[in-house]
Amino acid sequence: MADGNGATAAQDANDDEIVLSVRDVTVAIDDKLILDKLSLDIKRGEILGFVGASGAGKSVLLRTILGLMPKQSGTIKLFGVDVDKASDADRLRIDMRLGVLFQHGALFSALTVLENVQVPMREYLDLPRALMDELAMLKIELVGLPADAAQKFPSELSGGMIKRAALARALALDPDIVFLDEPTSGLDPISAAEFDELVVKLRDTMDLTVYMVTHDLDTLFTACDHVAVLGKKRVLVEGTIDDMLKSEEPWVKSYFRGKRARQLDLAARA
Ligand SMILES: Nc1ncnc2c1ncn2[C@@H]1O[C@H](COP(=O)(O)OP(=O)(O)OP(=O)(O)O)[C@@H](O)[C@H]1O
Repeated sequence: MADGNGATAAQDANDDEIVLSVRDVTVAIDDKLILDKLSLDIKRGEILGFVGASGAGKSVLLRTILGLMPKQSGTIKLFGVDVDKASDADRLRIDMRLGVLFQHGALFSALTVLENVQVPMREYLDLPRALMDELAMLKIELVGLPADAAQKFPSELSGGMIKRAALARALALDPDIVFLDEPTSGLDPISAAEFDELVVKLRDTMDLTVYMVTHDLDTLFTACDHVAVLGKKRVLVEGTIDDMLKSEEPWVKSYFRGKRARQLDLAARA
């Protein structure tokens, strides 16, 4: 039934869907404990900013969620499916619903942008060449790259264009969730702000869920609806930016209420 805003109960239920659930996950590398019973949820349509001191374990958690690193204990569910219990067919279906932009873009230097965007299509789908070309061009356009970027190699692109091309590749299979590892690092502030705007636009138009590891305060203030802070081997604090600004936790306080953060907060509220 529709409510006063025209939303249906089914849509409301969908909005509350937990796309990713991490429960009590413990990861150790060579007997060194990196994550200790860490828990985290991300809801459909959310843009989660995941922050924490350098070396805190953000990349380790990301790699563990993606199944690229083993965990000692705990549960990871993607789209409600426990990845440890998923059949090979389920795992494949899950993998096709994930897009990943690794730190530094990580495009294949010997492939053009078009060919890079087609890598996941070749891996997971069996499509005729002409259709793949058409689909890849749509993704290239979607991320705001000019059509002639398609035939260029990564070495011929600016930093901002490389990030967009890597995002186009992450979106190649129309994923439900994208994982972005420090997507704006190395970009000038204007390119970084444009990239943040693009991520918000894609979330709004594609019903995308975004898990973003970032150190970028601008991104946290302008693009993220939810922030989780990694510290002491687990999620120390999570909530909205306003919650971060109110937190008395020392690391969170100095990060979100330092001089630069105060300037951004004032600008965001102006
Ligand atoms: N392959 C590995 N072998 C040994 N130790 C590792 C490995 N990968 C990560 N670590 C260790 O795990 C800890 C967490 O590293 P991680 O890269 O996840 O931190 P991070 O929070 O992503 O840092 P940054 O913000 O600097 O990228 C660090 O102490 C790191 O040295």
